[in-house]
Amino acid sequence: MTRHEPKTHRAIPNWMYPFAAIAVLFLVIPIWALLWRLPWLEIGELITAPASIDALWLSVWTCSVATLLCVIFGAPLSLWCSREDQYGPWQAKLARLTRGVLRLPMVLPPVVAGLVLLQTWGRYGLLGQYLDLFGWRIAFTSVAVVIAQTFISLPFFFASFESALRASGHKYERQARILGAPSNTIFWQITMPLVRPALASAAALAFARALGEFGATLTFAGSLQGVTRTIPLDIYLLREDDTGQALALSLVLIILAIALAVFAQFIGKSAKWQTEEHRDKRPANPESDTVKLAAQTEAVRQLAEKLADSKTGPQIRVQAQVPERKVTIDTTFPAGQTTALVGPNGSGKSTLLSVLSGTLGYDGQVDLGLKKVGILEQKPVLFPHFTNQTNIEFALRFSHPNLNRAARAERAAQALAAVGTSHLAKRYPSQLSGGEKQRVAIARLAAGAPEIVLLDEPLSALDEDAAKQARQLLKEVLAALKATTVLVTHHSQDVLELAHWMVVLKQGKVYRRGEPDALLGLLGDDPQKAKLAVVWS
Ligand SMILES: Nc1ncnc2c1ncn2[C@@H]1O[C@H](COP(=O)(O)OP(=O)(O)OP(=O)(O)O)[C@@H](O)[C@H]1O
Repeated sequence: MTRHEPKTHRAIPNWMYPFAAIAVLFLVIPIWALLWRLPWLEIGELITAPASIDALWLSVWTCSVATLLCVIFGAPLSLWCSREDQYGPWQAKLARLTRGVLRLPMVLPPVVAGLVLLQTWGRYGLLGQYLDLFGWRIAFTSVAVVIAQTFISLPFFFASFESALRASGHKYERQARILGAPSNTIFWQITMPLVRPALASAAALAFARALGEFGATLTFAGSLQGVTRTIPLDIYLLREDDTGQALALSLVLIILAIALAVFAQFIGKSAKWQTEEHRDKRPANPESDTVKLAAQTEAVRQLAEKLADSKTGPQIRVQAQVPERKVTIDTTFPAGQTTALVGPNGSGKSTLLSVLSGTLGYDGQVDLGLKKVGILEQKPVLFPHFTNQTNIEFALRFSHPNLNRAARAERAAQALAAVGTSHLAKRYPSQLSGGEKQRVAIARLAAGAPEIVLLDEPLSALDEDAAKQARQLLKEVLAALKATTVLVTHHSQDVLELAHWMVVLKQGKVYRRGEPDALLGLLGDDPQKAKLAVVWS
């Protein structure tokens, strides 16, 4: 049988292959040359020579300390800079400036870096002169080696970790904040597990850079065996007198670099929730798509009984302005009812929802009291490193702090059962279909029994059948919760089935408000099929 490769394999023009091959040879041939010239028979003896052992040990411990310092100081700084879009204009500018300045040492020649450090920490340096008063001398000691390595590798750590953090965004942290998690919990249980692979590869990069550090170390710390002579300095000194030993130490450096690369790869892939293999093992799941609506409705009713603590939501009064988005809203959302918030693209619906969820700054007044808020978005934000059951238990820790671990587990299981997803409890979100994810998110919303619910086009990403089922589920859950709900939607079907009240936005202002029946009457005889746009045109 003839095999046909996917088209992407031919996406690169043929003339590019020789260039790519030259790049590979250019990098690989020198390593081959080193291996070829190595005195393999004496290698053990050369590596275990006292001077080599001293240099090796010094490099390993100084680089480890330098990497640790990069992580301890560089990680908080990277996190702070990467969240620039959450700050006000001044703090955002400062974060951008810091990012620019911190990258400078990357282009500073290492010898210049050594001189700069000498001017700072040397006996007569800016800071060194004061340390000298206490008899502390840093230059030309092992501490100087660590400082030089940290100075050189910190910008590399920062550049790698900060850009990974910016690329990954902060939607999970935002979701955790909406669920009521305190910042320490968010940091340790959401941010850290999610950024662990990026942190490991940034740390590996910092270690590798520190390991190869030469110019700054020689200028600032000198080259004293066992004190400041690291492997690169030793190789440099040996290169003419004892080429064999220099080559043997170079091999050690190469092996260490390869070990670091493998370690970073391993850490990056070791998270169970991330592995492709884990994803592929997902068994077929016909059950979830055929949940009987009647049984589901009954289950949601039973859950509603459990949610006896859910009080009727409050009336929400909004008088808010977001001048930078030209949005000025003055309206009321009736207590315990669902209000459909509709309007053309860019009319301010998401902006208003962000104001209500407390994730966007505004001028004016929005009175939510200290009510519990639940949110459901078009693409449900489930924490990828928690199983579906744990996702719900995590939310319950903050919505119901009085429940113990066992009670949380029981309630989470009930919520999953109510939406027909008990069989998905132990899976990770990455193993679910879009409709299943939305069900689990609805279960989390229901379990938290919020008094205010914000729904941002929750059914738009689902196909017709899944949307129909999820709509029915939402209807039951909202009725059980008695929450004050704001539903952003573009579909008349959602308004017809879920809403008691309707607010129409246009160009950042309230254009119309009223009973859905009255406003949807504008859509003609068959409002289900008509486009909502008629309401604001
Ligand atoms: N991150 C942002 N920064 C600056 N302006 C924004 C941002 N997001 C939206 N805007 C602007 O704010 C106004 C309201 O946008 P918003 O996203 O609230 O509208 P929307 O009604 O939710 O639109 P859609 O139906 O397309 O989601 C628009 O003029 C938009 O260009």
